[in-house]
Amino acid sequence: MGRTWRRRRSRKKNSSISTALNHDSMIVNLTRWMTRHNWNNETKLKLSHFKNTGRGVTCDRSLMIEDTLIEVPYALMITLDSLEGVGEVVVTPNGEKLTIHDLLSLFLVIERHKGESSNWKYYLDSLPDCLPHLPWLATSSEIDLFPNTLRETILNRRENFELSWKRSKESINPRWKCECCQTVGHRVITLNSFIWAYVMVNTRAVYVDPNVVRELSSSKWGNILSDEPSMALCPFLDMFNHSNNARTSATLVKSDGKWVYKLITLSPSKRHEEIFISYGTHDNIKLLCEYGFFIPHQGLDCISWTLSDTLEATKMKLNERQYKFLKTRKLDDSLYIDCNGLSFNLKAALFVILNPFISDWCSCVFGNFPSGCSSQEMQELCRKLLAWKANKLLGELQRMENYGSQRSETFRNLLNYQNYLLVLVDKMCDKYNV
Ligand SMILES: C[S@@+](CC[C@H](N)C(=O)[O-])C[C@H]1O[C@@H](n2cnc3c(N)ncnc32)[C@H](O)[C@@H]1O
Repeated sequence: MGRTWRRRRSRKKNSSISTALNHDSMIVNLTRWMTRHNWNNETKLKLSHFKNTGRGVTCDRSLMIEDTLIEVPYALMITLDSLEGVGEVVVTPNGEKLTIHDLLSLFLVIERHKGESSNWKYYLDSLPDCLPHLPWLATSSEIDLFPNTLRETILNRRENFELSWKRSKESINPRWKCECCQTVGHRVITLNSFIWAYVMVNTRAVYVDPNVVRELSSSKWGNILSDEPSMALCPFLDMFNHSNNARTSATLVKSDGKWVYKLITLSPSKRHEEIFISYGTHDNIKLLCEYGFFIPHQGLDCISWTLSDTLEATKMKLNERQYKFLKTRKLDDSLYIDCNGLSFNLKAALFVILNPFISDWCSCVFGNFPSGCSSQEMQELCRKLLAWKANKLLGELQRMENYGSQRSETFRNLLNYQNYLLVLVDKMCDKYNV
């Protein structure tokens, strides 16, 4: 498995190839419902299916900086104020409060259960049934095969979900029954329905100013809510896919006396091309763990090492004074190479490793690295670091590839990510001529 092969596998396809979804009945129903509730699609946004990114938003005209992208009436958003129905379902006898994420998830489960009789039916119908490929949704035996560096983040994410599920399950009022079908709460709010709802909130909710929400909210949630009501679901607006290059500004504002959630473009886009927003400046690990996808070569990735990796890879040793110097100045952390080159800490650590007898590392490291800091020696250590990383990634990849045929889509997505990391290390080897 050589570099050329890996490059071929990672080659980008044309992202602008799309299929319009104008006649999809679900989209037609969603936009009609929103229009009935005073949504004015002034920008004439449309949904399409894009080859690379899946369902997303486009427009028949080019958009300029400071154009309004979308304005969704507050009344169409699911905020703290919409959760009144959940109040009947939830009791917190042991005093444990719920987060806004828990409450929005419970809301989605209950409304989805109501089906045709839900006021939010057309919005719920627009949500995907299939979950994104979030690594924490993989099976335990798959997670055991994930690289150590990812596993910790993934297990942490999974634990957050499990705590949310525990809090929510324990809060279900044992006397509550669905008014349409008399099903008891524990049969409506099942683990699977909650996973779906929790993931929808996690991947689609937007930030809203909690002060405005509290001001507009007629519900009394003070005794139940454990955090700020700063998450909300926003129909249609949650159809925008992410790009790190997109710039938008989003605010809850009053327009003609009515509150709306308004998105303004700060980066232009061409007609018929997919319009992106930015979910934040996220590297691929964050995108993968929070949203279930990654974007190859977006420029925010880095290849990192711990201090003990660095010593193992370079076959170097530290004396006590070197070790203490790096530790006390926190130069043993954030050792990485990214598209801008070596991190400050990696440069400093390598310098200290290469120069055990210098009496004052401080003035070298925090001043200008002196000419005594041989770039050739540094380069040689970088070469060893990258070679060690490539080997390690390859080992992890092979371990994953040996996993049986029953691989989940999520697992396959992670395999692709691992392949991509190898391509990235190859590129860095080329860049640093190692
Ligand atoms: C807010 S939704 C965006 C709309 C979504 N594509 C849909 O069909 O409903 C976020 C989800 O869209 C997908 N997504 C967003 N940006 C993406 C991108 N640049 N590439 C691939 N998938 C993306 C991920 O599954 C993510 O969890």
